[in-house]
Amino acid sequence: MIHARGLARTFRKKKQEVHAVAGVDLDVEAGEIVGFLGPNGAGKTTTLRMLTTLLEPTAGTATVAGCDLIADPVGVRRRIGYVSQSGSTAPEARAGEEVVDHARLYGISTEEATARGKRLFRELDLDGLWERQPKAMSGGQRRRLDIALGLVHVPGLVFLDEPTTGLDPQARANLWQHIRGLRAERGTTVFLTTHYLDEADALCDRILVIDSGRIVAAGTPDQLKSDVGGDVLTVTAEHADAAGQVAALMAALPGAEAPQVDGTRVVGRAPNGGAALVALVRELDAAGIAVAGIESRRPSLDDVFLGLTGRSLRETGAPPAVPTESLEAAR
Ligand SMILES: Nc1ncnc2c1ncn2[C@@H]1O[C@H](COP(=O)(O)OP(=O)(O)OP(=O)(O)O)[C@@H](O)[C@H]1O
Repeated sequence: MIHARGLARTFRKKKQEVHAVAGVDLDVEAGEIVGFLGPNGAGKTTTLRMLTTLLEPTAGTATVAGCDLIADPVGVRRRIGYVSQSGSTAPEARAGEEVVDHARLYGISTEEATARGKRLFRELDLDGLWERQPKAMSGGQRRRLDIALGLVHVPGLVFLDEPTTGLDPQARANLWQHIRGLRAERGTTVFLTTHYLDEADALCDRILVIDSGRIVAAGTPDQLKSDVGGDVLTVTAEHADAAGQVAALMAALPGAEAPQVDGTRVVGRAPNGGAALVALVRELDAAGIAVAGIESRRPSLDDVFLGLTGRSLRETGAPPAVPTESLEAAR
């Protein structure tokens, strides 16, 4: 459904070249839900804008929904849906009218478009807002209207740029359900960017991680997690001056990697976390080190991200999921 080779885009900014996307190869098969993860400025939006014909690549080739990106951009546009980060609703139009007009651009009858639009409004929790102007909606409601616009013509391939940023947990869960439903009922292929690791984990069949304009990892969430190698061990010492000793004991476990110390907290990785934990408790006890907490857990996607990019996605400015009420209050 998407096949890109060496896709690149360089921007010139004050005589300096910014290699926003530096040669990306990617393949997305029909019916897949693929998540594009990366820190701020990694090149996610630039890649999406190239694949949706909004931005010309400086190099590389791609076919999208069966059409050549460079030779047949109109063909690509007819076959895809795109929900941008900034949204595309006209503030003065009536929400329902806009959704119907959008579907009619794709040759869908008014009757059919109204039925699809009303179903989307129900599913995206926009009931009662058909006649409302977007300028009189909350940020979360506008976001869901953007998504209805991107989906109403039932494209075979849909690109969603951070679709759930700013949505409350209930609206996010509804949208995930809707995306899964699209795939189950119509075989829709979905390519989405997200800052939320739980979203990528729960929704995506496959994840591509991009950093500094290059794809640094690709696989199912489970594959990526098992590539991290080992379970994550965390020990919180009662006193910070014992943390070095805890780290030394952790490092001595079979197959362990060098742990990191942060105040009283020591975090490391070792294969077979359960057995490693038991051995570590014995060692700590024998050394007389007082411990406030100890745990072993399976690696998360954040651990994957940290291992690949040296940064935690949580530290790279991922926006928190904001309840709709607070967005409304902030307006
Ligand atoms: N029009 C532009 N002119 C100059 N530089 C740009 C332009 N658009 C993007 N860039 C730069 O290209 C890089 C990639 O930006 P991009 O928006 O693709 O990242 P992103 O991964 O989508 O980030 P975010 O998660 O913040 O949306 C950044 O360094 C950005 O500053």
